[in-house]
Amino acid sequence: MVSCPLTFCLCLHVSIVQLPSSICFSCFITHSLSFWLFLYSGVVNEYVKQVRQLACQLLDMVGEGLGLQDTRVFSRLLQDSENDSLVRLNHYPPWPGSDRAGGDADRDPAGGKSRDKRSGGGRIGFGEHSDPQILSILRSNDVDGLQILSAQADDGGVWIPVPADPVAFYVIVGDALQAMTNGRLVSVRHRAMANSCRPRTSTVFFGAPSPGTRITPLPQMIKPDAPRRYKSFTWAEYKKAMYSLRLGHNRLDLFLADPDDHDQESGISN
Ligand SMILES: O=C(O)CCC(=O)C(=O)O
Ligand SMILES: [Fe+2]
Repeated sequence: MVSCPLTFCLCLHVSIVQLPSSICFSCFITHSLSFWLFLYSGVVNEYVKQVRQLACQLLDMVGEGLGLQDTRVFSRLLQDSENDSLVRLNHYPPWPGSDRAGGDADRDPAGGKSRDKRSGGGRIGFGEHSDPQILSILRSNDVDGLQILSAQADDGGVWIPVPADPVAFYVIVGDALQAMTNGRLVSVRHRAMANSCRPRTSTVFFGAPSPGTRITPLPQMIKPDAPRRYKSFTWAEYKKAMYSLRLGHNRLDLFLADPDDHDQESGISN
């Protein structure tokens, strides 16, 4: 068995309450890291505040772009005092030889047919997945590693490397936004590869609604040529389904609407 090249992955709950009282250690964390967080809690709080604001502005632009009357319908969910947003710090130490073919990237993590023959192999740091939340804002150091899966073709898609830019924010649509827009916006499948000689670090803000928020396609997104694609579910129900599945599974498939189910209520509520 090969050990995972992701050395640490730390999740912080970042609802409106401030650090350090809101810290939720959902993953293994060393004492030095918790001390570091305590020391820098002011900086972390400020970062979270700013990045949440950025996410909200982007979501308002999405609302505008979709022609919604209530353009703040998505961003309000991130501003709810009970919102379930997270920040995750990922660290991938160098993994010599990870740019050689024949690494674990040549295997499909979900156990199906291999779709990675054109990725050049390599060592996976964070396996293929889509982010479950509404919107993710990712920032990394200058070490490459992020890859996105091109739109599903018959051959299962192609992995496209996204060059690292330490002064850029990467915006990733999450499953919840895909459901609310009835599939108009698609949550991209992505993964992170280990670099052969330099460590990669990434910090991701995941904007999520409160656990009780009902996620359902907006009525404006349902049209004769775009029938309802998803059932209505709460964020808590979605998380429960997520934890029961493997990382690489397409969880939204569990919530596909029945073709003749026209009378489910639409619209987000909490
Ligand atoms: O580290 C990266 O570039 C990707 C991390 C990621 O996808 C995640 O934390 O959900
Ligand atoms: Fe992700």
